[in-house]
Amino acid sequence: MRICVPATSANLGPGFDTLGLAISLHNQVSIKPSKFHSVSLKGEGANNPVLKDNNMFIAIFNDFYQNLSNKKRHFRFEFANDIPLSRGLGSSSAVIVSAIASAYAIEGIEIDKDKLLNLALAYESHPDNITPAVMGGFNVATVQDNEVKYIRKNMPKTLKAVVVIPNRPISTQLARKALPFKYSKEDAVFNISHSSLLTAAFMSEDWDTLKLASQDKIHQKYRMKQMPELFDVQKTALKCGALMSTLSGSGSTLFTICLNEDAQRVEKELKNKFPHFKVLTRDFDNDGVTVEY
Ligand SMILES: Nc1ncnc2c1ncn2[C@@H]1O[C@H](COP(=O)(O)OP(=O)(O)O)[C@@H](O)[C@H]1O
Ligand SMILES: N[C@@H](CCOP(=O)(O)O)C(=O)O
Repeated sequence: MRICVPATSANLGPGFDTLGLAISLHNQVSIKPSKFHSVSLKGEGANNPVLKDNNMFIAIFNDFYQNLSNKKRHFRFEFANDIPLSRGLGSSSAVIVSAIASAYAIEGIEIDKDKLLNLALAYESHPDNITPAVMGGFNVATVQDNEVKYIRKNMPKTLKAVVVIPNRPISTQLARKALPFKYSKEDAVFNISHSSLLTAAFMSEDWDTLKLASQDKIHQKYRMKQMPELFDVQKTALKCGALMSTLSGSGSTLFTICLNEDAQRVEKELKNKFPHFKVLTRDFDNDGVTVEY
């Protein structure tokens, strides 16, 4: 059985804890019954011993498996990870969502995606990564009475994501603590209006509005100050014709949307100017988490 889950970029500028979309960059795990518990890791995190011995995926999987099954079984877990850890591409959401989906799938119990999303919410309280990780596409999400309420839309094939991934990780938990405790009414109104306009632009495919609408006053500048080169990455991407360029989640990745015909040029320019960062161009993912038996 194989589970595949996409990376996600949350906030999209002003939509703090609300907006997010899925990118075709995936973690895969294949799980087989086995005589002993064993783990193999390829790709991102492969050199991190903590991921082998104290793996968040296995802890969540076991929580659910023990509740769902009355058998005691051991498994072999084979992870192939393309989502970098703590870079703002939703690696923790990917782990949470795929671990829950795996526990249900290995027991042959069908789980609908809305239920999966609400179970994932217990592990990550902001819904902007878990929603696109489960559903794929562009998502607007909020939480009410412990349930995620969301509206989604497929991302078109005419757009690409160009991501610039620094080699320095940023923990989401710490990056959240670094934000101001209070905001002015002006900043709050600025973000409400821009986030609303950005949502309308995605829903109506008005790509020319993305650049203006993706401005933010709530989190980006506070976080990007920790790595000031990111301002330069953002400026370069926009100057080369990107439709928008924002801090991905809590960073450190800078996420850019381009028309297909501009993506190669933007990627080349970013690679030339920031050779010490990893630059990738990807399609968007409209499937969310998938299970293959
Ligand atoms: N492939 C993985 N396997 C196990 N745990 C993971 C994996 N990817 C991420 N994690 C866990 O999630 C944490 C990173 O989450 P977070 O700081 O929210 O960053 P991100 O922006 O990537 O979601 C890691 O420190 C690790 O505990
Ligand atoms: N809204 C959250 C999003 C965190 O995304 P991640 O990919 O960095 O985990 C925040 O900005 O804290």
